[in-house]
Amino acid sequence: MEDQDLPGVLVSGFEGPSGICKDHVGELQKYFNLITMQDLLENKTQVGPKIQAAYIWNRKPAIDQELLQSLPALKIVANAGAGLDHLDLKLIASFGVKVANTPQAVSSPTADMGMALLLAAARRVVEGHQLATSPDTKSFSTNWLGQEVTGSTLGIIGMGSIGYKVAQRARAFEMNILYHNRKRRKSEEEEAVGATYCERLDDLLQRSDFVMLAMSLTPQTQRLIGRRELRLMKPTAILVNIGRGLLVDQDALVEALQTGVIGAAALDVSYPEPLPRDHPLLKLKNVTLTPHIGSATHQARWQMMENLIGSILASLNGLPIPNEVLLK
Ligand SMILES: O=C(O)[C@H](O)CO
Repeated sequence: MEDQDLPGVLVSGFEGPSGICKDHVGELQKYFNLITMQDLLENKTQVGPKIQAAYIWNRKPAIDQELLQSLPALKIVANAGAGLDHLDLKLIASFGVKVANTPQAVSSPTADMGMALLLAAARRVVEGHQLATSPDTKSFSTNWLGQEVTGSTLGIIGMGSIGYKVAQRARAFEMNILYHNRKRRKSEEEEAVGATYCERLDDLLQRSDFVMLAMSLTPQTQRLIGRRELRLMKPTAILVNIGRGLLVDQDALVEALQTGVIGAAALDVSYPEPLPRDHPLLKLKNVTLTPHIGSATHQARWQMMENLIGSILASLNGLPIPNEVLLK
């Protein structure tokens, strides 16, 4: 088939931070005629009607009313990742367009990242690296201490597939596991990872040595962890966020870290991303920051692409769509 005969799929672009994964372009072009936002902007009337799917990578392109109006043949928005907070699901549905995402591909690598951050913050790995590589060997010391992970208590907020995978990993570290979730898990699932349900978030916060945020961002969870919640945590507690920056009131977090209300934070997410270079979080020794890389493994990213191809092809062929997101 000629490229032009393949279904048109909108992508943000091929280059730069908002482009799709470069290594994936060849594979995607086996199935689709990839049309970039630039192509669309330059030739809306000709190109718009050819686009049958939008391929959302790194939350781009943004799907708004104007874009939806310019894509009369659009059938599906296929989103890489699990989080959907950047998509207006109601608006998209109002155009008769379906949505799919890739939750399975991201849950293990994101849980791995949660444990990596937890361990790094507990054992001060980043500071340790700086000490060990410093030209000044006088500062090389074994005299500074971290927190023991084994036997400590981990409170997981959000026990979806990522939270549950964190619990599976934490069990191998002999941690006591508490969790808080909208819905309690089945007792056999709790038993399999040794997790105890905390109906009250406050209980979990008061009892945990580590608090891991693994829930999605919704109007209900926005700034769930604020000044009050931070004050309930132990002064030695470490907050790990692998969900979304906006789950936490960031100003309150800075204050809590500066004044010893909590011990440390390890964050894969923030708002905005990236943080301005003069942001106070960047200056704190008790903060470990990574640039939203929960799903950034070769394997996960490739699986995300394959899943998206599968969902787009199913939708274009009128078949049940794998990982379709249904409006609640
Ligand atoms: O939503 C997710 O799964 C991640 O943040 C994107 O990789």
